[in-house]
Amino acid sequence: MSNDQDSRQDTGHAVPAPDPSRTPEEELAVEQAFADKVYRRVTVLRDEADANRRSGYDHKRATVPGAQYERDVFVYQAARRISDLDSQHEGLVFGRLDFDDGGIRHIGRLGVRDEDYRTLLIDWRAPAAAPFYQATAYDSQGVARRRVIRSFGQKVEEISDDLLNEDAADRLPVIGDGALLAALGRKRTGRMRDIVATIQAEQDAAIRAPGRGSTIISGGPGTGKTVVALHRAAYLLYQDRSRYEGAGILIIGPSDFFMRYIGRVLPSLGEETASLYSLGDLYAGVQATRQDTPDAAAVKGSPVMIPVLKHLVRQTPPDTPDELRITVQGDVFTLDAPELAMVRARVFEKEGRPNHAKTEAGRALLIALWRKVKPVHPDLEPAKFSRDVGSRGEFLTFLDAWWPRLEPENVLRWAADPHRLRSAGEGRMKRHEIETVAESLHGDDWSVQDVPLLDELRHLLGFQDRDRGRKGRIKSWGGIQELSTAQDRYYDRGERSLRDAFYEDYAHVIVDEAQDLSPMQWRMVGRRGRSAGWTVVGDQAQSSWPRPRQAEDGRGRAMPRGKTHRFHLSKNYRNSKEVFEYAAAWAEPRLPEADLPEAVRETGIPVESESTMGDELTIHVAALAKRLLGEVEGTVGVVAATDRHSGIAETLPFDERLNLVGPLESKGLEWDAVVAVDLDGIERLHGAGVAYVVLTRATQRLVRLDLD
Ligand SMILES: Nc1ncnc2c1ncn2[C@@H]1O[C@H](COP(=O)(O)OP(=O)(O)OP(=O)(O)O)[C@@H](O)[C@H]1O
Repeated sequence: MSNDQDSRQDTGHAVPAPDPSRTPEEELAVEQAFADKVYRRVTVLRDEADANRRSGYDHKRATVPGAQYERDVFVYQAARRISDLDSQHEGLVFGRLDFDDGGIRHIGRLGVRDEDYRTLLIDWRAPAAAPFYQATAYDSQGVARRRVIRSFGQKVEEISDDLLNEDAADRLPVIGDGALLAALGRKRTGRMRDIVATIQAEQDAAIRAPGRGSTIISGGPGTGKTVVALHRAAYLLYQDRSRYEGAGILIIGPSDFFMRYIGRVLPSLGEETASLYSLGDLYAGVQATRQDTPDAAAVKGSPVMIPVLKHLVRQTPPDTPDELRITVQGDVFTLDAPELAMVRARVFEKEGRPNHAKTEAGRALLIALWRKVKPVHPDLEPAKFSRDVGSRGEFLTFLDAWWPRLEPENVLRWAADPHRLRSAGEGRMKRHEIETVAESLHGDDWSVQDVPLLDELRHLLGFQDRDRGRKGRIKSWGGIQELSTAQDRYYDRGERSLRDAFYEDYAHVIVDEAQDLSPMQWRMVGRRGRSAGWTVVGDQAQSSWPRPRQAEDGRGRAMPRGKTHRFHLSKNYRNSKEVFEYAAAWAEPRLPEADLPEAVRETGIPVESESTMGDELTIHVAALAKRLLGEVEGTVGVVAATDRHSGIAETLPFDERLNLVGPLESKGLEWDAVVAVDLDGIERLHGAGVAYVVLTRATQRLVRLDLD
């Protein structure tokens, strides 16, 4: 038996022995017959799971103690099975390994056994499937031939073989060519696809890294960092389901647009339970998509905001009463504004979080009053005074108004007032920074950069445990934290994320486009994974954050200490060689430390460069977009600074394949053809890193449109 080959994993019993005299059509028929067998078996399993689920529901009516728990476990297992089988229907069987010793393994999107409990299909994440991704001609791991099987629905359409042991050539026919290049050349649809059938060895190593500790995956544009991170989530869920499904996996990406783009990958791998959030969504109740100006973003993301916010929460809330008047035995006693300010400061010496300090505030007011009352009424008992005054309606009404419950949203809006912000930022922020930040907080929506500030304020203000994002929805049973019941989870999939944005006990946190997180964003993300394992993927050269060292420090503080595993991806699978060589030549003088991968695919189509007068820009963009829609089968992206969008949008043709996006929004995305509008302007506004992102989004055609 070759290396870890294990007869229980062999699928040779379900296919005829290899025969070198078979034609390619006959080979296709062999794989089709095998796939049909797997689908038939899946149908039987599905019916069984369905019957189990129904009997599980009947069980619900039982009133025996413990029946509810049993029912849930039962329904949960049956529902999971159905869910897996439904989602895996497309191209269920995608790989086959023929070993030197004659063993055969079929690899698929999930594991399936036949009625005699013999293996029919091995889950791609199982150790037995690893050689499918890791074996090479130099280190064949006992594999003689690797076969990638491409299907459309249940129909096997194409086979692509790779002979790893030349000596097996007379035994094993080799047909088709390059599954990887075929996959890369396919049109883009606006939704990222999974790559289970063509994961490359260096990617596979990162996917299968241990879940605990930190995994850092670096690599230049298009090297598969995002897609690898998503497959890693699926791998972790498979490998330790109770841990990762129980406490959850959080996946963070830069924008809502991006989250929608990657949103189908995990479901297509049969995994629905990871929580996907964009950076603008991590504060429950706010869905920010607007980006601040680079100047405002740089201040709001910097750690200087921590002391500023701490100061802000201690300020006197606006519209609070500035005098307390109380009558005691016919005499009127008052606390005026400066005295009230002193009382407020004293309260904060005892309890820093205002929303936890109301009782303390009441006590401090009574003490301050008592100091005035005592000399006038020396016979009055302090306890009687406190009881009497402290229970009066007028006192309690004052306390409610003077020490209101504060919401992060209200406190952050205070900072729109430059006087308040100046007092909080004194000695920490420069004058122009105060003005820029105050100005950015006018308006009635929130920016992506406001979200970590709201999250920080939530912690500084203090919140009740019941607000901690659980809302009583997640409870624990059988060592697994679950949504209220299994069927809620599998049959009511209306929710986009399974866990509330405030949930903080994730077992694993995956951060994509990590080079862009500001220190304040790292704090927000860090709170959600204090004892989690982490996977961080990014490319420093593509960063839009101006102070990389500060961000690195923020990242170091966010992630718990522990073992770090590092992986580097070296091949660009997105851009054609022509597009990437152009982008790399542009980047080299501007971003000398850029990590430049090797693009694996040539198209023969050079990058085009055109120029236009300012007043003809929109017409020119529209004409280019129209032309490119005719030239590529898939998607076209127009990337332009957002202040040009309204003009451009008016003249662009309407087509579902066409997107108009800002440079920051384009992060992580790709189109078959891209028009980069006024690249120099993008570089001036956002920096070279973002302009480099724009140049590396096209899979086939890139047109630069500059201003004369
Ligand atoms: N092994 C593979 N097989 C097929 N396609 C792949 C493979 N690896 C990557 N790709 C494809 O290459 C493209 C780029 O991948 P991805 O977006 O994950 O790269 P990235 O490193 O995150 O890029 P960037 O940093 O530029 O945003 C995607 O279309 C992805 O599906």
